[in-house]
Amino acid sequence: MLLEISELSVSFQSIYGTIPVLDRVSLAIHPGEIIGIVGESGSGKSVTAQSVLRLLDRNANYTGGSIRFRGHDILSLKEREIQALRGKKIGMVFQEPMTALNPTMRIGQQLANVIRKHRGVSRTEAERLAVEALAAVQMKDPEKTFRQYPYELSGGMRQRVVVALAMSSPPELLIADEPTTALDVTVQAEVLKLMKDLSAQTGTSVMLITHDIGVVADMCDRVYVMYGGTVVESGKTADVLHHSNHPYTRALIEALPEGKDKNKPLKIIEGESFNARKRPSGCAFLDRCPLRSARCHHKPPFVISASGHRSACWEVNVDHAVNQ
Ligand SMILES: Nc1ncnc2c1ncn2[C@@H]1O[C@H](COP(=O)(O)OP(=O)(O)OP(=O)(O)O)[C@@H](O)[C@H]1O
Repeated sequence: MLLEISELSVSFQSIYGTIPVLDRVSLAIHPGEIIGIVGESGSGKSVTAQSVLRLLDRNANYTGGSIRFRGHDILSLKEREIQALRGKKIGMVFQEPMTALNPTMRIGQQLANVIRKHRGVSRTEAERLAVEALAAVQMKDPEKTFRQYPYELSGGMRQRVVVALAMSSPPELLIADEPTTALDVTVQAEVLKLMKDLSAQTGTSVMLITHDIGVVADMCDRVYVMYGGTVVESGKTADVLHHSNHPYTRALIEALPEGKDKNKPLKIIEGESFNARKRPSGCAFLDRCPLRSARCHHKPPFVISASGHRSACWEVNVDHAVNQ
């Protein structure tokens, strides 16, 4: 196992007191695998990803559970040790490419600096590898891009440069948090395909965070559906998308414009979006769920099928139940 998050709980200290935002999140990534984390805004996707690199704000507390990367207990590593993982073993791509780029430095120089740091090669060799990395992310004229500044590139091109930076060691795990949300649709598809191809070539695993279940269908081997700081359903992408159990997963799929049944009208998920300050004691989706019943006031256990398809809903009907 490359990454194993087990029963992770996180809360934030705020003016309203302590707000629990992750409630016993478990998730695993095997080497070479692409997993998706999908859910609407505020469901805890970014907090989960940032926890892996201990990048959460100072007002965050890890209140339970563990994160193991290649067997290392991330939550008890020293700052120096976690810094050694960041970038080199675990790369990151965020929604806004400019957060990762220095606006005043030429692209090639930024890339060469990172390559030197991670691979310990000479400056000339790093520069050669930087041009190679730009070619690998399909820059039409890698030598020209090498000499350009970030402002001279389009959003899609900048995000390709960030992918090149993140993949330069290459890392064992790439965390991509809404990497294409800021890009237009055709460019989105190109950047996602690029990440998928690079993952296949290098064996880098990918944790892809998205609110778009359509992206998951195209990209991911397995998927975790999050709602209200909990994982409500997970499994192989085909199982979760074609045989979804949890009413929230079903609602996400029905809200897709290219949903299975084109004759059905698009649905919106009714009710107010989740508010971490008013977390129900039972199922997080309780207030919005069309299937809710009295027992949903108690936290539903995970039910797990033979293929590893897990769902936390009292209403689902699979092989057997295990306690969460
Ligand atoms: N620094 C912080 N202080 C207090 N609360 C926070 C902080 N960071 C995140 N949260 C809260 O944690 C919850 C989960 O946020 P998170 O960013 O993980 O959601 P998300 O699923 O990634 O959504 P989005 O797509 O909007 O980023 C939200 O309720 C958010 O308000």
